[in-house]
Amino acid sequence: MSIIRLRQVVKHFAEREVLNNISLEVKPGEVLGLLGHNGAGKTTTIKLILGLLRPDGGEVRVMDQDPAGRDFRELRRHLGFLQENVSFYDQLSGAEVITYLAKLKGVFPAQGMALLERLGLAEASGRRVKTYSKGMRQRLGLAQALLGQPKVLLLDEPTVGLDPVATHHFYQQIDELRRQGCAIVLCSHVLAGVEPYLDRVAVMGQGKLLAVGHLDALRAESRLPVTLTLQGRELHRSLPERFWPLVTEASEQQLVLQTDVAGQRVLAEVICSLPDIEQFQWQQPNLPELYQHICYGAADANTADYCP
Ligand SMILES: Nc1ncnc2c1ncn2[C@@H]1O[C@H](COP(=O)(O)OP(=O)(O)OP(=O)(O)O)[C@@H](O)[C@H]1O
Repeated sequence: MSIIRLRQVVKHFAEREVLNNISLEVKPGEVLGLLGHNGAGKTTTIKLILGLLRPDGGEVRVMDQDPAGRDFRELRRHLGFLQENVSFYDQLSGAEVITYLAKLKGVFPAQGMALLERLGLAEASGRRVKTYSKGMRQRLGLAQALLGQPKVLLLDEPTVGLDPVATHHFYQQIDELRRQGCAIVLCSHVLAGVEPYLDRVAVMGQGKLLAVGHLDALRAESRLPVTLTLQGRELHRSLPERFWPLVTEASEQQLVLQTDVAGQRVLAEVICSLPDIEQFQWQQPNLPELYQHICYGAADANTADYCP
């Protein structure tokens, strides 16, 4: 059963329609990557889920309730939110910040301290936040988002400015929350490396939902090329004739074949047909390529800079 449900949601700011007929669902223990260009409508969608905005049309339900309805305070105890460019009272220590925020959320301060410990901030908890690095601030931001063990976690650009190790550590935490059954919506422009942590993606463009689904399903729909690179001496000499239309490169040491995702099973047959393969590499379209394809179709790579 879905914990977040948006049905045919429409949102206007003044005369301008910024969300057009958005329908989305997220289940417990699922991470949905909400992707899209600047101004696509991701933050507006998150604000609707948080109940900070009301839809002009359609319906938003979180745990079967209206997040902007009369009982919003009770519901918000179950929501965690890490916004882009999180900022705190810089003169306070990490411990003071988390204690203050825990009290605001009606949570025992000890839970806040335990979160600082879990996120590796215990030692720095007595230091003023203004002395924290970007990564430490993000971890403090995640700690506040996790106060009260939320059932729904909304993350808006959570890894901007984090180094690769800090980003990896951050996603490990997200993985653990997913295993605990938390429903997570993650907005990010940083697509490289995020793929293993997403169960499904929703791609928005100009307020519309361009695609939603499991990555493998979106890959298959895209019909983007899959490349098989084989290494071995003179492999091309023993390649059965029926596979030759797939060959894009053949040399003494290397054979490269390409097909689309939907037809990639044939590449397994290629591997079985060749006895002397020393190494092989099977390359599927990655998330940035898939995103590019969904947003900009077959247009050339330069159009990726185009933000409607
Ligand atoms: N309070 C507001 N008043 C008027 N227009 C707004 C308001 N908030 C957002 N918008 C407009 O709504 C559209 C969607 O904005 P939103 O912040 O949801 O996009 P986004 O996908 O989160 O973008 P980004 O990746 O840049 O954060 C944009 O055109 C933005 O200018």
